[in-house]
Amino acid sequence: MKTSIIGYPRVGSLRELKFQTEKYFRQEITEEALQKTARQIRQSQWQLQAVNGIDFIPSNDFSFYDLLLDTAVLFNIIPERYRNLGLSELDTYFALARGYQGDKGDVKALPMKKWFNTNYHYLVPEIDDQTEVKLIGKKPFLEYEEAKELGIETQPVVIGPFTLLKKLRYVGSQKAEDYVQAICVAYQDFLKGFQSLGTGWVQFDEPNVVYDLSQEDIHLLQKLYSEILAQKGEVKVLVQTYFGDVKDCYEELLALDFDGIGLDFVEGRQNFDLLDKHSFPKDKLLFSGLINGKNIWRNNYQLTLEKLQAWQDRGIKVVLNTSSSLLHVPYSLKHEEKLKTTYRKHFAFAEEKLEELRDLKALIQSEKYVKDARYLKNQALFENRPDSYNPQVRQRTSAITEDLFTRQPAFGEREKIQKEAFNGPILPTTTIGSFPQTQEVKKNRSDFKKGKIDQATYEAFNRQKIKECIALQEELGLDVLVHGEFERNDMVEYFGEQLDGYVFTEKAWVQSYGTRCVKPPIIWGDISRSQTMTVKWTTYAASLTEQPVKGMLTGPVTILNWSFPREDISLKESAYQIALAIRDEVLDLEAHGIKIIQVDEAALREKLPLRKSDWYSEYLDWAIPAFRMVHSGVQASTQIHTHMCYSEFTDIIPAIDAMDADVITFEASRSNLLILDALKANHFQTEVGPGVYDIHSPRVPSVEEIKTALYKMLDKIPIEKLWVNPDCGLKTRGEKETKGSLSHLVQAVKEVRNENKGSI
Ligand SMILES: CN1c2c(nc(N)[nH]c2=O)NC[C@@H]1CNc1ccc(C(=O)N[C@@H](CCC(=O)N[C@@H](CCC(=O)N[C@@H](CCC(=O)O)C(=O)O)C(=O)O)C(=O)O)cc1
Ligand SMILES: N[C@@H](CCS)C(=O)O
Ligand SMILES: [Zn+2]
Repeated sequence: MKTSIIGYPRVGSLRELKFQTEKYFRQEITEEALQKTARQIRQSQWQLQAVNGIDFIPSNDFSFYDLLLDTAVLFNIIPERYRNLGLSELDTYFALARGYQGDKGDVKALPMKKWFNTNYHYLVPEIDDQTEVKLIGKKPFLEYEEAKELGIETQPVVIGPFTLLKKLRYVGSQKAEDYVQAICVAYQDFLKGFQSLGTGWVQFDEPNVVYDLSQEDIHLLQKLYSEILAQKGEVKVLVQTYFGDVKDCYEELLALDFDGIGLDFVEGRQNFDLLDKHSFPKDKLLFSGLINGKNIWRNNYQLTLEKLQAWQDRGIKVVLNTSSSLLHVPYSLKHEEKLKTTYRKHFAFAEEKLEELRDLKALIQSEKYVKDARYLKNQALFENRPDSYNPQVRQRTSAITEDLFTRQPAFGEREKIQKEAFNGPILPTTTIGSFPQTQEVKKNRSDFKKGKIDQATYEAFNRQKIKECIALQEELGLDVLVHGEFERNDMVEYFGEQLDGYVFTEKAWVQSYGTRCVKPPIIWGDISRSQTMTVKWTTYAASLTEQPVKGMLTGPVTILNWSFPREDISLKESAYQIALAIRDEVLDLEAHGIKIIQVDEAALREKLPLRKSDWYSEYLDWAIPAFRMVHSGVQASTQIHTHMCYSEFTDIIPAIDAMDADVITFEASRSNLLILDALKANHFQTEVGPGVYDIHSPRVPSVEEIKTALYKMLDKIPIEKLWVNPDCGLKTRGEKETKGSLSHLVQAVKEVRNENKGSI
């Protein structure tokens, strides 16, 4: 039996690529130096995979920003406005990803969206009538040859034509079907390029086939691949699916001339049934995704070996694979010096997953594997999980009753009470919570964690930052202020570190987008709160000003979705445990005089099942109640805000309204405010603050741009329901651009207020 992985992380095991790329952005290093780091990362990873005996090692899974963007650039899908900047190839690429503002012009970044049900974000390539789709790039070929020079045969990976066509944004008059012919030729040329290099296998990633597919979708899939595969020559082609099952197109995939079919058996449980009910062709390889690519628990060897054995007994040629790219897990446990052995032995990050693949490959070849030490050690893990059960927490969740999900009085009545209590201006301005996490803010935290400074020094620094932040917001003229979140490393990790039941790591970074990474904490056991988590900082900020200060919490669904969840209890049970802990914090903030509390649910949409039929039964039916439970205990006059970013929630608007928050702020600027129509159509009752500018780009928006956005909003949203704010928190921004952008925001609002005096 052979082994394979779909893709490997690429930021570097200690985020070397992140640091070098950010230096390159700041013009501190040359492109050559950046390329050198990239090469070192790729090469050491190929070698690591080779040492672990991986038979199908991917190449072209490396990216400076995002694989979908890479694929678009490979096929010449680059809008004119970026080409016209006249930048180098790499800088044009970064302009697409981050926007560009400088001597050569001023362009916004492409929109960024969540990649399926993960916390990874992709860039949405834009195609117009002028785009001539054709193979122009060399990256996949160069990286293949780079590995070959090390003596390693790799399997080049590219996003497949179906997923590419589905993910593009069509801004001209032409639609997906108009590009099919050109796309087929471009992918044929891609395969021909590898034919001439003598490549064995090429991998086409087609995660879009795990969605509900229409007949037209299936025809498109068939049309694309019957044409492309007709030209594959000697190259073998694997179609790799992930994040779900392929029940809508299983037979069609088998009927196409693929040499390998990659299925996810972790999130696509129905793939087991498909395989049981249908025969699998003897001339194809089944790339069986049994090793979880998205969670960090050790694989259960017994279950995996049983499956593999059963398929092999049926004569299926099986390759053991990961369920998705390993992009979604951290690099290696070897950097975790503080993690206790009791816990650590239960985890497998990317490197340890390579070792699992190696073990399983050896075990399946041995008739007596049940006596093998590797097998026995693995089985022992599933017999005992210490410190994971807390009877008080279980007792509290089992006592949850319906009334805990309902806030009184109803929204309309609360809205009146709150408007009176707040007595603020129309179009109130606010921010999403975090202010720039400058080097000094991070250094303060890092010095404290390393024991270089004591708690008093650490806290004094944060108090000083809060003071400056409040003064800045007052000077700018914002209406609802925040404390700035200087004490937080991350909006989820921070709470994970304070809640009992969590285990956290030191270097277990996972890429979220571009150079930005997160360190998801691990839900090891039952979750509870033993002390207040935010009251000290929020009340300090409130003591410095007469203006309202918004308390800032992360909601239970987001805490769950941005952690590595446990797998021995349901997600619902974990969400309810976290919800009760956050509920206590909300009530404590209220008891300390905080009248506006924001409970961020940035990741609400993340674990929404990819198939619509499962949306409510498997997810929303507990995710929305979990949020409602957090705020149902507050008084009518306490205003509950929530915030969501990068969520395409046009299709779940009724569920968002059912969260029963008083105000929701959300990302909107990169997606052209498309969501406004949906809010109007659904008679959205919650007050809204669609972001008026993109905070993920260093660009400073002009007053005019913000006014244009505001007027677009006022077309669709009653003025008394509209809040004004950036898209998301400002933690990734510099201080100068933050000040510039917010002062333009306030200026724009002043002008719009003046221009609308009559209508208020
Ligand atoms: C809002 N988003 C978030 C998502 N997911 C989260 N879990 N959190 C989010 O906020 N998903 C969607 C969006 C967009 N995604 C992101 C993801 C990541 C960032 C971001 O800014 N990440 C930072 C790292 C943040 C952090 O945890 N910092 C720590 C550690 C800082 C550090 O690197 N320290 C150095 C030493 C520094 C020194 O001594 O000077 C070290 O450890 O080596 C902290 O601040 O303590 C990033 O840089 O990638 C934004 C949006
Ligand atoms: N309050 C958080 C939300 C980010 S989604 C912040 O401002 O960073
Ligand atoms: Zn956000």
